[in-house]
Amino acid sequence: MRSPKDFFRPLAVGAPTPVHDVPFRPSRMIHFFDPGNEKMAAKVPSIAPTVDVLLGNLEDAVAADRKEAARSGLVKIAKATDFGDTQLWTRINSLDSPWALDDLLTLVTEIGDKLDVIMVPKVEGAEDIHYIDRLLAQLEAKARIQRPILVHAILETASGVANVEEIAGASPRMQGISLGPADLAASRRMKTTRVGGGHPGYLVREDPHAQDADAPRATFQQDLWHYTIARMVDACAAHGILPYYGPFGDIKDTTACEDQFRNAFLLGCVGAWSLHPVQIAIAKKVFSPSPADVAWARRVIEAMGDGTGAVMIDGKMQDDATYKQCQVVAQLADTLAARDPELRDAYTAAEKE
Ligand SMILES: CC(C)(COP(=O)(O)OP(=O)(O)OC[C@H]1O[C@@H](n2cnc3c(N)ncnc32)[C@H](O)[C@@H]1OP(=O)(O)O)[C@@H](O)C(=O)NCCC(=O)NCCSC(=O)C[C@](C)(O)C(=O)O
Ligand SMILES: [Mg+2]
Repeated sequence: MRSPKDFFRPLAVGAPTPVHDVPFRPSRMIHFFDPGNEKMAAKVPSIAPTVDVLLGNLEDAVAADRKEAARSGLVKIAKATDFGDTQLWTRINSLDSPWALDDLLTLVTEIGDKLDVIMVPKVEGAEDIHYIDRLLAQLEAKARIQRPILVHAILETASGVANVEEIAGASPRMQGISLGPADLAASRRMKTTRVGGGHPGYLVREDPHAQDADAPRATFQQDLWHYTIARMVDACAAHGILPYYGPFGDIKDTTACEDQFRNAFLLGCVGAWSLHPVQIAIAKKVFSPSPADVAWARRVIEAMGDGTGAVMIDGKMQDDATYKQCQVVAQLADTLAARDPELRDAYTAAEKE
């Protein structure tokens, strides 16, 4: 365990100084593409301005014989594209795979100055982050990178969930954590074969009716992911990093995708992954607070003055705690409005109503 005094020291001579605070840049959707897939890669320049984060995926969903094509494709795209304000991330292969080391060696030395975040799959505990942390410092020094590359862990093993707090706090590079519901389901031996979302068998049933024991009883589908998302959100918030819902695999079911994303948003997540272009607009809608909610939050903040005491607004009690809740919404709105002029205009119009 490093001494707290050493926590923010670079882990290699010549590596950039670690950040003290994770930059909160809009990341409502992390858009996945396969850099070795020519059709997808061709769409990158037009998709880039429409998303907050573009992620070149090298891990699962890229076939074993396409791994090198994906890696070199990402280098080519990163060098050739001006991403503007859009962040560029990558998901490397897992640390026990034959590709992870070359992924890091190639990407950091070739395009390290363009990469904001490296997503690491199947993180089991703090030791995985410590390994990446030191290696990245060595590679940053070698490539003379000026700002540290941040690290994002996927929560997709039972060990990872058991160790999520220590993962979140393992390094000042930790930017955030995403839920990986497919690998996590397999690791836990859950009996769902879906990528995220609910399951009709996971439910509660209302009690038998007093007058007619044979009458049909309503059932209510429950959220398989509630516990894990809530636990991940707490670990992230406690360590000042950002939680994300991951992928929703039923691309055609845009309604259920929106519901899953919204559950995560309401519980504290800042974004989700888009696997297909149709999911970009869903994430944008869900992870941007509504103009009505923002107008309400600003009203409460204004009425609360210095943020102490208690007042009534429209029959609802407001105090120091609701002031803080409203600040969460208003500050998120400010950050998103600075990037998204349409949203800024919608927030301004709602405040005037
Ligand atoms: C689902 C698939 C196969 C459907 O692909 P498709 O070609 O059948 O779909 P389509 O509707 O016919 O596509 C329409 C057009 O959009 C393009 N397109 C389609 N997708 C994208 C995209 N993402 N970015 C940019 N362009 C895209 C596609 O190439 C096509 O172009 P065209 O009109 O020129 O023919 C395809 O969308 C895809 O491969 N998406 C990415 C999948 C992926 O990255 N999976 C891994 C993340 S989830 C995961 O790993 C789990 C986790 C966390 O680890 C764990 O829970 O354990
Ligand atoms: Mg996975």
